[in-house]
Amino acid sequence: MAKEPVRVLVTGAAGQIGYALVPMIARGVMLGTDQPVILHMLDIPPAAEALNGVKMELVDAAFPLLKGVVATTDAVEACTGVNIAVMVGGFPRKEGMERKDVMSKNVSIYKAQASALEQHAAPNCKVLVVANPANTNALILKEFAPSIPAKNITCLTRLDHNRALGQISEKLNVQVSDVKNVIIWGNHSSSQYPDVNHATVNTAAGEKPVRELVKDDAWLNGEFITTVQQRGAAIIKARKLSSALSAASSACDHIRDWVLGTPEGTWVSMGVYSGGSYNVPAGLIYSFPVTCRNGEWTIVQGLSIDEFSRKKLDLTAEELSEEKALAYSCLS
Ligand SMILES: NC(=O)c1ccc[n+]([C@@H]2O[C@H](COP(=O)([O-])OP(=O)(O)OC[C@H]3O[C@@H](n4cnc5c(N)ncnc54)[C@H](O)[C@@H]3O)[C@@H](O)[C@H]2O)c1
Ligand SMILES: O=C(O)C[C@H](O)C(=O)O
Repeated sequence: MAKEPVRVLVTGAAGQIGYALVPMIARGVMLGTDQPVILHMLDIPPAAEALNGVKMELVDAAFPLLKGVVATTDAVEACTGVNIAVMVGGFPRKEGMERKDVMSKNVSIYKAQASALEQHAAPNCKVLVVANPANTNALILKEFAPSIPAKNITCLTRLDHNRALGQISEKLNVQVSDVKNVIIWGNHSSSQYPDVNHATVNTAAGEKPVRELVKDDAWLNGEFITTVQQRGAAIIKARKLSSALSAASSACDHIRDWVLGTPEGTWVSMGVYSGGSYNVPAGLIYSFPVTCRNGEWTIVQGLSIDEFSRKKLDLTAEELSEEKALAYSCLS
């Protein structure tokens, strides 16, 4: 029997990530090629005509899985009945700007949209915040939508995770699909800590630790980390626009693994509500290694954290605590 359609909200759908993301969702990249979808697309009135253009293109593409399109500038209409919400709408970082610069513009948007989601989304709606500052926008959304369970509100660090996999695969000249279990800790910002201490590569001789294969701790503890941390800025410098196709693809990876599960023996990075694991302060949205089963994520526990890593986990937590305070000061 054919499955019931799932309603997927994309905010900021007339923007550049939206333009890359909605066809992926309509093709089954996010929820599977047997899962019909109804797309809900929200943008602001100045973008209404462009949003309608995206809707026209979705019709023109004749996606077999796409069972309906709602394109609107009304947050209530957009949020009504949605099962999954991908929050991309907001003001993006421009060349030379730090994420803090975009804070005040975005937290007030997330406060308002929290209420629309809380009141009108389907029960158990899963929320992924992409718009920057992603962790703090997600935290604001959580605080102002108290009836949505905290475990349903996440932010995107899968792009950073995938960037780390990509850097290791290039360094070792191996397929990216053979590299796994890197970790992004903390904030989706240049303070994040890309950690390879538990990462492995599938080789002809079995699974080998990344550190053993790379044999260059100076690179792994230096240039590798800064390259991943600064990749967003490097893309902005090259394209004069922030990353879009990789962000859209990673958003699909995030939701797919959350809903359909992570492969056995593999974890991924997700920004989730901290309950204090790894001595990360509770009450932040912080990126951890997680596995997913039955639509629920669980933080991978018990990984060893050396002194070098500990400092980096703490540094990015401090930045998130500061962002949280700044976000509240912007709202007051
Ligand atoms: N977490 C990540 O890995 C990651 C990666 C790339 C980009 N980003 C962030 O994603 C966001 C979107 O990036 P983009 O390149 O698509 O930007 P964009 O400017 O092309 O698109 C943003 C869209 O949001 C719309 N918008 C603005 N305010 C809105 C509101 N209140 N409600 C609904 N829509 C609204 C705009 O009209 C625009 O169409 C930015 O904040 C960017 O920094 C995050
Ligand atoms: O770095 C940015 O501001 C854009 C985005 O968050 C990215 O990581 O590509």
